[in-house]
Amino acid sequence: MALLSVQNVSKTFKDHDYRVHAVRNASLEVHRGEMIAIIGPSGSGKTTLLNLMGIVVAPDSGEVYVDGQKASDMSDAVRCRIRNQYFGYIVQDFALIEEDTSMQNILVPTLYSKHKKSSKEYREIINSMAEKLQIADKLKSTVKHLSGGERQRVAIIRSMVNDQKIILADEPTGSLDKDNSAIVIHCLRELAHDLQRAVVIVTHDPDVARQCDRTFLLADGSLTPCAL
Ligand SMILES: Nc1ncnc2c1ncn2[C@@H]1O[C@H](COP(=O)(O)OP(=O)(O)OP(=O)(O)O)[C@@H](O)[C@H]1O
Repeated sequence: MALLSVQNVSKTFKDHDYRVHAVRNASLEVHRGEMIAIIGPSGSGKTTLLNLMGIVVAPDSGEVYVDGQKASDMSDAVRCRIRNQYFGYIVQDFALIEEDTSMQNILVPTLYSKHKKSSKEYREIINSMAEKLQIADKLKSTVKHLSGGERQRVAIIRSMVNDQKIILADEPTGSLDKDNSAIVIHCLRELAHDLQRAVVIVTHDPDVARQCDRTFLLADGSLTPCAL
C-alpha cells in the first residue's frame, strides 16, 4: 500500500473576481524508500499540491489517503495528529527560530508529539543524524550564526525527529550554493533510501530532480510523469 496516495485532487482559489485553478485533477502515489521530485514553472501549483499532500489544505474534489486513512473522514483533531505524526516539512527559508540553538529548534516538533520518547532517546536520534549530516558540532550553536547549508541541515533533522515517515520539502536547495545543495540532497536521499522515509521535493532545479527516483511535471495545475 502506498504511504501517501493522492487521487484526482483539484484546488481552486478565488482571487478577487476570477478563479485560479491551482491544481487540476492530480494523482500521485508515494511509497516508502523513494524520493520524488515535482518540477514546474512559477505559479504552476507546486506549493499548493504539497499543501494538499500534507493535508494542510483540503481539496475541492478528489481524496488524499495517508497510510490508507482517508483525509476527508478525519476530524480536525485527528487530521492534526496525523499531520504531526506522519509529515515533516522543509521549506526554503528554513523557518527556524533564530535566537534559539539548533538543538532547541530540532526539538520543537517533539513538544506536540503524542508518542514522546525519553530525552535520552531524542538526544541519541539527533546526535546520530547530526553526525551523518556533519553538523554535530553545531547543535549547541545559535541558529542566527549558522550558514544557509547548516540551517537547512538543522531543518532536515527537525523534519524527521518524531520519526515522521513523509518528508515534504518545498525548494529545499532554493537559497543554497552548489556545494551546500549537494549535501542537502545527499541527506534527503539517505532519509529515503537508508531510513525508508518517503521524500517529496518541489524544485526548480533539474539537477536536483535528476537525483530523485521519479519526477513529475506540474504545468498549469496538471501533473504528469516526466523523464529528464
Ligand atoms: N491562498 C491563495 N489565494 C489565491 N490564489 C492563490 C493562493 N495560493 C496560491 N494561489 C495561486 O495559485 C497558483 C499556484 O500557486 P502555487 O504557490 O501553488 O505555485 P508554485 O508553483 O508553488 O509557484 P512558485 O514556484 O512561484 O512558488 C498561483 O496562480 C497562485 O497565485
